[in-house]
Amino acid sequence: MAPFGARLTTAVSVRGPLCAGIDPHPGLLEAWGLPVDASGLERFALTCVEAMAGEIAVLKPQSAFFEAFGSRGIAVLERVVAESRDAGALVLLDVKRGDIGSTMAAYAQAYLADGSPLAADAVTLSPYLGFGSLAPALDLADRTGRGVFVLAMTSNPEGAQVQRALSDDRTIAQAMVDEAAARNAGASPLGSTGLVIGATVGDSGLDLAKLNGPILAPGLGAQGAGLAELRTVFGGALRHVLPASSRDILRHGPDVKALRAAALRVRDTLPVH
Ligand SMILES: O=c1ccn([C@@H]2O[C@H](COP(=O)(O)O)[C@@H](O)[C@H]2O)c(=O)[nH]1
Repeated sequence: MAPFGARLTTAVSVRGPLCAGIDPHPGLLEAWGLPVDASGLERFALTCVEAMAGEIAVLKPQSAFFEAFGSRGIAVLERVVAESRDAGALVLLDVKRGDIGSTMAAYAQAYLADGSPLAADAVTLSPYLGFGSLAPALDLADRTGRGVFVLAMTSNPEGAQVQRALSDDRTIAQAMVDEAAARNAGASPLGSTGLVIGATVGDSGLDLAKLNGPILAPGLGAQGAGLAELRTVFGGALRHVLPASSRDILRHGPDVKALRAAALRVRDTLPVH
């Protein structure tokens, strides 16, 4: 498989930069008239796939909402990953994993190894056991043509306590940017080590000039960010940003056409890369 950074670049050039989340909140299942159980989860998630996987560049299932239903939820997640990819979308599985290196190797096998039932195109990772602890996942992603998005400055206000703290005259978040930039150096058209920087963070103080990798920007819609916030946060780096939105799109279901139209409306307001 070609490297994730190259596959993402192509997907965005064809389908636009939107990353649409599949977050089966219990309240959304109810709003769609579905039971809050594994059968409702399955109907919800596969409706999202039917509506969006043929049009949107990146779909981001939020693993927590599937895990909440145990093994049946995980089985639904496996179908979401496989059927989204079959329909041409890239799948970014939002799992935010992070652990000591030896355990990280097992998470890497689960999400980034060829042939694993939950293998996605990319996953989110948490570096707060140290960026270096993620090496087994970053290395396996490189070997299998997959990608990672490492949390740098998250969209929730509590993140600032850790991520804006100073260490050696730079913020912890900037340290994550610099680590990712080192992994991406020399990659063309784009490296496969991405970052998560919320669209809600305001003046981040981050220097993204050398990142050469994709940026997932959650916070569009339900968390209050719009185009103006994307411009403020990312400036010249906007061309590498995947703005992400979940609830603000999903509330337009369960009608497939209405859901698709909502996703396309959001996508078509975003700056073209
Ligand atoms: O910094 C972060 C990292 C991840 N997320 C995830 O994105 C979606 C946001 O959903 P909305 O409904 O659009 O608010 C959700 O899965 C989060 O876990 C984030 O919000 N911020």
